[in-house]
Amino acid sequence: MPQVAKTHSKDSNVLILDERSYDREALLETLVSIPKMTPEQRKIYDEILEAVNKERGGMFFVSGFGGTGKTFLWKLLSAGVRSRGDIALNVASSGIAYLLLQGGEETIYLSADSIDPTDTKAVNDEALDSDFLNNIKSVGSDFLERLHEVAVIPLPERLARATIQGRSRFHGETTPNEARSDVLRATQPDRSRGDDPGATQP
Ligand SMILES: Nc1ncnc2c1ncn2[C@@H]1O[C@H](COP(=O)(O)OP(=O)(O)OP(=O)(O)O)[C@@H](O)[C@H]1O
Repeated sequence: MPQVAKTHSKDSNVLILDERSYDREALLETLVSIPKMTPEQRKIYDEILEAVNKERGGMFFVSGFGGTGKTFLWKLLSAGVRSRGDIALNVASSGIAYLLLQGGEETIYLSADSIDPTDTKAVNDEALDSDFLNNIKSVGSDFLERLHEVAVIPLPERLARATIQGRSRFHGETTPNEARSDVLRATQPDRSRGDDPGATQP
C-alpha cells in the first residue's frame, strides 16, 4: 500500500500531515493580494506574523464592523503561515463562518462548536497530542459576528488547547492576563482595490 512521505520525524500525526498538505502554489497566489491591504490591515498582518516569526506567542483580537475586512485579513494570514509549510488552524463558532475559511471545513470537529464539552464533536484529546500542538503556528477563530481571535503559538499548552476547543471564552478557563492581549481595529476596505484574497482558492 502506498505510504505518505513523512516530512518530519514527528509527522506521524495525521492532523499534522493534513495541515501541511496545502497547495503551496495556490497559497502564493492568495498572497498576491497583500498589496491590496489597507494600512490598518497591513499593520495587523505584520504584527501577527512578527509574533509568529519570533515565536513570541500571543493572543490578538481583531475587531471591526461587519464587512470591514477581518476575514480577508485572516485568509492572508493563514496563507502566509501555510505557504512556509507551517500550520495555521482555522476554527469557527458557526457553520457559516467555517465555510468562509480555507481549511475550516476540515476543522469543524476541532471547532468552537464544541462549546458544550460533552458534545460528541468535541476534539479528541489523542489527536490533539503535544506533537500537534507544538507544530501549530497560529489558531484563528471567529467568535462573535464582529470579532476575530488569533492565538499565536507558542502559548502555554493548556491555553492553546482551550483556544482550539473554543473553551477559552465560553468556559472562562483563561483570562486575558494569561497571554499578551491586543485589540486591533480593522477599518473599511477600499473596495476599488480588488477582490477577495481567497477568491482564487478552490
Ligand atoms: N483591503 C481590501 N481590498 C479589497 N477587498 C477587500 C479588502 N478588505 C476586505 N475586502 C473585501 O471586502 C469584503 C468584506 O470583507 P470581509 O468578509 O473580510 O469582512 P469581515 O470583517 O470579515 O465581515 P464580517 O464581520 O461580516 O464577517 C470581502 O469581499 C473582502 O474580499
